[in-house]
Amino acid sequence: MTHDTQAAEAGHAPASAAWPIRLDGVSVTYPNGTTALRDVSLDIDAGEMVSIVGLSGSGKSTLIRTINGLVPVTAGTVTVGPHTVSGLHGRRLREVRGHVGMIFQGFNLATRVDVYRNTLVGRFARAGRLRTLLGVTSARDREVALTALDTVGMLDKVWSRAAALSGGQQQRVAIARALSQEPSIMLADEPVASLDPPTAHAVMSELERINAERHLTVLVNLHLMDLARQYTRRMIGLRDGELVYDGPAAEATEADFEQIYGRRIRPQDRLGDRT
Ligand SMILES: Nc1ncnc2c1ncn2[C@@H]1O[C@H](COP(=O)(O)OP(=O)(O)OP(=O)(O)O)[C@@H](O)[C@H]1O
Repeated sequence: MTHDTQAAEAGHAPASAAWPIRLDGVSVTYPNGTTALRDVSLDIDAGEMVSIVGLSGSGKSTLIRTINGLVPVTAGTVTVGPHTVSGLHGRRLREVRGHVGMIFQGFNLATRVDVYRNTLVGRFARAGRLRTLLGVTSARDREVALTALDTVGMLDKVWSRAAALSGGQQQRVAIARALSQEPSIMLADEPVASLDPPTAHAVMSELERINAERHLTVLVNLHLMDLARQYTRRMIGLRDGELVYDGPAAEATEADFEQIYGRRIRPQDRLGDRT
C-alpha cells in the first residue's frame, strides 16, 4: 500500500506532489491601463527553485500573482500542475489556491494571535467552507502545523504572540503556515526585502532547504540579483513587464545585470555573501 493510499484510508488528504508552472504568452493590463506583463512565456519544472529579479515596477509581483489567480491575465494562459488557472473563478479557483503556498514581504500574520493558531490557518486553505467557518481541526491538522513549525525551527515559540517575534521569526512562521497547506507550489513575493542581511540569508537558506528536502516547486521574487545567484540555479529577469533573461543565475554577467536593470551595477545592489 502506498503512503497516499494509507493516508486516504485514514480519512485525510495525501500530502501533495510538486507541480510544474507554465506561462504561455501571458500579458496583464490593469484596469487603469498600466501594462505590467507583456507576452511572458516560461516553463518551470516540478521541484525547481527559480528566482525572478527586476527593478521595482518591473512586474515581479504581478507575475507571481497570476500563478495563484490573484491577478487575472489579459491574454495568454497560466497552468499549474493539472489546472489552467487563467479563466478559473469561485470554488475551483479556491481549490487551486489551496495547493499554492504564498509568503509576502510583510509576513501577513495575525499579530495579536499566537504562532500556533497563525500556522494552523494554513490547514484551512484546502478545507471546505463549513469546516473553515467552524474552525474544526483534526489531530492530523495539529500534527502537520506543529511539524511545519519544527521544520522552520519555531516550535519553541509556539505559544508566543506573532507581534512578539522578530521579522525573521515572523517570516519563518509565515513559511510554516504555507507549509501547513502541504502545497504543491510555494510562491514568495520579496520574502526578505524587510529583513537585515544576516536574517535575509537565514530565510533564503530556509527556502533553499525546503525546496531540496520536500522537492517543492519554489518561485521567489527578489530585487537583489546577488541573492538570486546565491540561492537559485535559474533566474528570470523582468524589465518593464518583459522577460529579458532566463538562464543560470550563477552565470549572469554584469551585461545581463544592465539588460535587466537598465543601468550599471552599484554597491547597494549587493546584499553581501552568505556566511
Ligand atoms: N493593482 C494595480 N493596479 C494598477 N497598476 C498596478 C497594480 N499593481 C501593480 N501595478 C503596476 O504594474 C506595474 C508592475 O508592478 P508590480 O508590482 O508587478 O512590479 P514589481 O516588480 O513587483 O515591483 P515592486 O517590487 O515595487 O512591487 C507597475 O507599473 C505598477 O505600478
